[in-house]
Amino acid sequence: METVEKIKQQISENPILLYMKGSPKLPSCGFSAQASQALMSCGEAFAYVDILQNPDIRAELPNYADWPTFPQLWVEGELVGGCDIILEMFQKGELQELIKEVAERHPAPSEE
Ligand SMILES: N[C@@H](CCC(=O)N[C@@H](CS)C(=O)NCC(=O)O)C(=O)O
Ligand code: FES
Repeated sequence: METVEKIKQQISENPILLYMKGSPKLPSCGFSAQASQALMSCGEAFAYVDILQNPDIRAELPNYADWPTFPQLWVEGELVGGCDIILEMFQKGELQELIKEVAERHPAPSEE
């Protein structure tokens, strides 16, 4: 599959998706660590893609997203932003609100 097709599929299939360096449990960069921490604190499941394991996505996503860096948080098919925006929203309580709403709209199969 073309990288851009892979990206589109990931974004459309995962209502809460974090592109990051490393994993939420073992982040490989402070920015990705802070972003995934904030997201985990919202208490809902989310998907992630480790771009260090996917160099094609690392190379292609900044063009597709028109956003140069990682992490990138995508919610319901739209780019929310990177670490700065995620932390700012978290401090205002907006991230928690958004994530809760989205999780309610997309219940996980295992919870049904
Ligand atoms: N201010 C940025 C910080 C993120 C950042 O600067 N990321 C850099 C270093 S980890 C990056 O992704 N560079 C491109 C790359 O490594 O592919 C944010 O809010 O997300
Ligand atoms: S990997 Fe060096 S700042 Fe993110």
